[in-house]
Amino acid sequence: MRDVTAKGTRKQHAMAGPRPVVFTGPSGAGKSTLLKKLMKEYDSVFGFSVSHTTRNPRPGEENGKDYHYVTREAMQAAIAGGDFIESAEFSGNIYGTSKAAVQDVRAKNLICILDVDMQGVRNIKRTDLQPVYVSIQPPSMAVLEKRLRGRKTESEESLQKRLKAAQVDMELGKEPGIFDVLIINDNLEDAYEQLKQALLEEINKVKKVNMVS
Ligand SMILES: Nc1ncnc2c1ncn2[C@@H]1O[C@H](COP(=O)(O)OP(=O)(O)OP(=O)(O)O)[C@@H](O)[C@H]1O
Ligand SMILES: Nc1nc2c(ncn2[C@@H]2O[C@H](COP(=O)(O)O)[C@@H](O)[C@H]2O)c(=O)[nH]1
Repeated sequence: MRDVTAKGTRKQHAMAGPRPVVFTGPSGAGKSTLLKKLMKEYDSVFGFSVSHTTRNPRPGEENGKDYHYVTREAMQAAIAGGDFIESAEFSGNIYGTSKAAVQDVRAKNLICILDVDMQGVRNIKRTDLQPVYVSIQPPSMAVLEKRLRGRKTESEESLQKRLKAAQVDMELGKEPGIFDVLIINDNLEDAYEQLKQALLEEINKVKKVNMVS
């Protein structure tokens, strides 16, 4: 992972500690699958920024681990109160990254992983977080639809909204200079290897620092 901006100049990080990593990509592209693998293999290196959402938990999801599940009213009040770095309406629900979620991970000197949609990326680019931006893309829309249907988590209405958002995001994501790393998640193991390679330098740095401290 190179610490170089699009213009090739070195940037001073706004906060001490390792650079966060922002994962984005269409719903169903495989972001959670890949980042869960990464956090399992490197549990002492990465920490997940637990977002807030107004959507209902899926079977197997845990409050405080996968998301903080809140009402729309509570979320809107917290956003208005300035508790969030970014927030967005996606597929009929609000999602957002609280300042506390990122701070909790950074306080442990871990690489903070964020999983956000494209609106989140645009909003984070206006902050001083200065993360590495990783785009996870499916090999095609047809594969994306198959994966989303196969996951069996969405109603037909939610699925159609997600596919529509995916089309828009895939177009926006083609703009040069938005992402530091672009991975096409076709074969899972190949995609995971590419992800590890892209982050290896930073992983080793954190391992070294956390071993001696
Ligand atoms: N390379 C792959 N090959 C086949 N299936 C995959 C692959 N990667 C992920 N999947 C499957 O595709 C589905 C969607 O993956 P996942 O939930 O990780 O996507 P996501 O990008 O996190 O979606 P969302 O943004 O909605 O949370 C899951 O059922 C997952 O098991
Ligand atoms: N802008 C933000 N987007 C987020 C956040 N947390 C998750 N997400 C994105 O929402 C969609 C749908 O997620 P799902 O869990 O309902 O499938 C996906 O693209 C996530 O990346 C957030 O805090 N901010």
